[in-house]
Amino acid sequence: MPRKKPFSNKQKKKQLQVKRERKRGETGSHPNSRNASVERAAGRDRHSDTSDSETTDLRKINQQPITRITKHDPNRFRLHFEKESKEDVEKRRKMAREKVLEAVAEKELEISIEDVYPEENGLSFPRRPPWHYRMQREELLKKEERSFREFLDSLHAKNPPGTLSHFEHNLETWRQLWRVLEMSDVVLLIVDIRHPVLQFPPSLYKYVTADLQKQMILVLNKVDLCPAPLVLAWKHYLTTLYPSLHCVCFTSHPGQPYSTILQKKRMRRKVGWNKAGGPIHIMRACQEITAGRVDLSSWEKKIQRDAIAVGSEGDGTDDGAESVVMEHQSDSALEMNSPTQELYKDGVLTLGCIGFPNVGKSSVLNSLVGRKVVSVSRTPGHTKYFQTYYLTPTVKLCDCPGLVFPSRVDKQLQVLAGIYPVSQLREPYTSVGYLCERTPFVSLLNLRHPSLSDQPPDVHNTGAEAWTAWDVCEAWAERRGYKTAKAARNDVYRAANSLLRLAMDGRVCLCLRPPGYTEQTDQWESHPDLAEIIALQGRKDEEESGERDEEEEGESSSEGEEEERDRDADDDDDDDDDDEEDGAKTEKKDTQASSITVNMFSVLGENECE
Ligand SMILES: Nc1nc2c(ncn2[C@@H]2O[C@H](COP(=O)(O)OP(=O)(O)OP(=O)(O)O)[C@@H](O)[C@H]2O)c(=O)[nH]1
Repeated sequence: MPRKKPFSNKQKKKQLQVKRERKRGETGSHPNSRNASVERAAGRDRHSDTSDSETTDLRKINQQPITRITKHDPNRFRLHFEKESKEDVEKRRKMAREKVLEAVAEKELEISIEDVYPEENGLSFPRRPPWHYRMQREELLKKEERSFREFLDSLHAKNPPGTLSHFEHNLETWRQLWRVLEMSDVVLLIVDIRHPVLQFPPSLYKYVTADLQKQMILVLNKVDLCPAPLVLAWKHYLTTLYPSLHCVCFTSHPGQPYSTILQKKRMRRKVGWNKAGGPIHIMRACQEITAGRVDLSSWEKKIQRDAIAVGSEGDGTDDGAESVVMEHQSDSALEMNSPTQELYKDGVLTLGCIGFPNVGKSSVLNSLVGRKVVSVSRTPGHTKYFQTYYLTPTVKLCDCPGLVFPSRVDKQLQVLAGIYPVSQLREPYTSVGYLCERTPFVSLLNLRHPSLSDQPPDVHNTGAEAWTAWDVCEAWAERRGYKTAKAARNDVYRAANSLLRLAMDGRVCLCLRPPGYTEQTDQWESHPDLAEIIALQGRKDEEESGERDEEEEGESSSEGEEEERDRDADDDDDDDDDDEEDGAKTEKKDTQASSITVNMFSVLGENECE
């Protein structure tokens, strides 16, 4: 077997530089552009982390733009998280090397909303302070900044250092939320079904439904990544706790099987945005909410047209696509427009898509439209400013940047949930450990313990090996041939990043459960609504999956492998994965949908290293 050629840091650096320059539309080199690892090291001395690598113009955390507001301010719309102390990072690194991983009990996968957002901790979010038209713009900005600082002070007063998870410190992004909430008639809160309570801040629900007196539709997204009984259980849990919610299930990528094997090479194929499961349910929820006050018949017809197009062509395009007009692509969160007090102004229903980074807001929007109108990326924080689109003449959609609300969830889980940009992590190993303690990782990843590295290849794990998170990364680096460029040692950092991205993409699937699920599994497995969820997930039967495998195998190219390596090397650029998917091969052995252990993806094929 030929040894994989390491992808050198120099190559990586060059590639990154080109990408960034292209993104900025600038020419000429930037003396301060550095590769990710150098950036990380330098970043230790800074006061805040940021989602992007070029940080030469980094504003300090909480230091919001005041006077120099320009469209080209590179930090204006970025995710800003509070930097962790060097000691904390070092402590975790040490733990990853030393702590032997122990499988956690199934019961520990249960998580309640109170665990994440305990009421007594005042985990709210920044609100726009009262304002009126006579105020000067500068005056308003100052007031907002003061209010934001007060919000942070009060939050920190109730939550000792180290107890809060990462949350958004960029006031600009909160301003985008305020604008979207002001202009929306109905709020679509989008969450990832694998861990919906992480992304459901009760304070937001209360604000929208009680203070703003608006309706909220909770979109349980990515249901293709979760066993159907668990989808039902989460839906039941959330609607019981929050009765005013309209709850719908959704997937932009139906037909993905639970059990897959990681494709040998990354494939490119067009995502059929008009194949999503769930637009009709969102439309019905809107019909119920508007109760005839908005004419939604054009939306209904559009959905019917899409269904016919998909049915007849398999990859149909929407005849009415040209009717979708981009109305406004704006960075004008600071506009002093009136909060839309009047619902359904001019007979138009405005739907605001909000949610945490990476939950699939842009994908939901594209799926509703039936084609790509906004770009999609697996890098959290991709959407930087809100954008509005007419779905039909009477339905307007508004896509908001992802927002991380303050919570008390484990930071490791935040990383796995895609909330923190993996490429910016200074310590990815404990997140790998968190994942491994909750998944049968050795069999799943087909790992060989590093202590066997000097043994002949036919010597296998005995099952008694003690694994640390570091060992897992080491073994994965070995398995994938990730080597450092200079010494050709196993590139453990890259392996850790690769594992975390597998988790985020749902290829190693960790689904949390609502309280009581373990005892009630039987009830959910035989629930009468199960068939509806399975239909929405669009699961293919074995025969169909097999056919698709062959097609995709045939499409593989050496470019794909290179691409996979590039993405492993760095995902901090705003890559658009709209037209890119892993051509996942279906494992023939179907699994029992409800068991957590069988929802794990077997990510390596037997022949992968051939
Ligand atoms: N399996 C699966 N993946 C999805 C689905 N929807 C979105 N994704 C993936 O999730 C990632 C994030 O999707 P986006 O639509 O960019 O998410 P977003 O919430 O707009 O992200 P931000 O721009 O960070 O706020 C992408 O890699 C998508 O391909 C889905 O229904 N199923």
